[in-house]
Amino acid sequence: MEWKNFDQLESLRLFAETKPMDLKETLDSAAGATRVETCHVPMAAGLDYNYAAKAVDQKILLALVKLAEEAQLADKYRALYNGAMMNTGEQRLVLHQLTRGQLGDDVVVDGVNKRDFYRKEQERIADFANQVHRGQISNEKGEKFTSVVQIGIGGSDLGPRAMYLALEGWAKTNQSFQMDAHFISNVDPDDATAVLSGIDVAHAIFILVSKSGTTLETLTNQAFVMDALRKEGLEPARHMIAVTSETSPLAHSDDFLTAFYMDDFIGGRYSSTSGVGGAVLSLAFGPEIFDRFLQGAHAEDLLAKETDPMKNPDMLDALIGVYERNILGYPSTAVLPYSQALSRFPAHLQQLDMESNGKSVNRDGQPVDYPTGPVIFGEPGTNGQHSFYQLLHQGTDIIPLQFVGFKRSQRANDVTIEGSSSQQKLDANVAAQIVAFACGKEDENRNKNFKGGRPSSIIVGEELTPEALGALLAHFENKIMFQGFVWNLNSFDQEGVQLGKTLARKVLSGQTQGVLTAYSRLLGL
Ligand SMILES: O=P(O)(O)OC[C@H]1O[C@](O)(CO)[C@@H](O)[C@@H]1O
Repeated sequence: MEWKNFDQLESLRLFAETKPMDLKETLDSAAGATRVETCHVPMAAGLDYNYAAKAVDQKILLALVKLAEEAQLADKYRALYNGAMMNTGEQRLVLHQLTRGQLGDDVVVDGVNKRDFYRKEQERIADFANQVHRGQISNEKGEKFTSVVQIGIGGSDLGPRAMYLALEGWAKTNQSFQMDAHFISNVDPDDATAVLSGIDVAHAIFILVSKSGTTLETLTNQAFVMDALRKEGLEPARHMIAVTSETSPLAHSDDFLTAFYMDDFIGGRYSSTSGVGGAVLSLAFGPEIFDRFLQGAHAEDLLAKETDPMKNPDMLDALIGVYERNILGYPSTAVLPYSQALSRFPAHLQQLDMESNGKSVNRDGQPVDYPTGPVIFGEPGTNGQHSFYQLLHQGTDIIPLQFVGFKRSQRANDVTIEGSSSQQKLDANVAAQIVAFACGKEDENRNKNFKGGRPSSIIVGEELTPEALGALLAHFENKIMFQGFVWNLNSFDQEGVQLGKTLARKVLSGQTQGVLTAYSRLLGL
């Protein structure tokens, strides 16, 4: 396998020979409707990736296929899931796909079959969750736990929180809901206070989630919660479990009722399908629902093995993103789910993408001289339409858009007003926005003129089920991985978060000087 920097790829010259596609002209023509019917690739769990409104024609797609071949994307994915050392910065394997299924060879580390290890932890979590639901594991008074609170930050919060919110409505409608989940992440004392004051602490079970077991915010919030439990006359160890790595300081501690394990081969932002997401989702919805979520993710991972990018939705999405970032020079991407259940999905993708590919050195630590990961932001539609879409439609930057939409709502409750249901109004807005962005509208009044030519793709599904959510999550994880391969990055470390942490520790221990002292004073420290 060859690891070349992006700017060394010979197939890049193909783009110099192609002229950009005129998106507005193409979609406005008779070919527009045909593109919507033909420019799509099936994903897992009934989802479909449609790229009709992307500015890519046959010539550009052909060049992207050549780029994928030269960058050996399929080979690199195969190497990753077969246990190659892909996290070069930290010298670690990258095995999050193994938490949801076997994709290739057995991966054995220090005599441990990793797939067996992840599955065993999932079974332990399932067993624990079932005992909690049956009241066999209870509070000091023998009463059932009625809510679960996850304490964690970054990947130990964003993914699990986004997944919980994504399935809460579905579970309530489908008689799968077991207990409310809440999340404490920020070290701001107002976060923990607000959550604790909104729950019945005596009937709450807390999950402390930290892979490293050293994260300042999480350990502070653990102490905050333990203090609150003691003040209620409750024994913290009867109310708290941990999800951590076996080597962390939290492992094998008496502070917890029990602990579930992951390992260093699961990156925090890739950990939703490990115990990090598994404990809270199994407690909230039951282990069977978590298992269905894993099945959806695994099915998408299998699709990502396809070597032809035109049949591989994750790879194709990645390649079109690279084209927009590096050839067309677009600096950011908006993620726009038309689904209230996906309200925190853009926040999760922000970490997933920006912590993975926000790098300016390659996988060998050498500086790179080309743009890498874009800025990611987003909000659910239609709320975003009444917020930042003005800039998306008429601003000076072109920002590629990633829509997600479903034909059916989750909660089976809707009302028809003026001839259409709310779900129909929601979906009408997605269709309208895609066309408005791509085709625009001419107006003599320049203030009302829409240039169009603003590209988007859409992932469409019937309904946001556990399987569809798993497939959606895995799609983006795989897309980001493929982009990292094209840019020759290590997408699995995050050294960029360390400096701020070190300086904050200095401030707290009074070891500041110069401008750091000045800013500390400014904040009343
Ligand atoms: O699970 P941990 O070890 O507490 O880490 C939490 C988060 O902190 C980070 O390391 C960044 O600060 C993330 O990558 C990670 O998801």
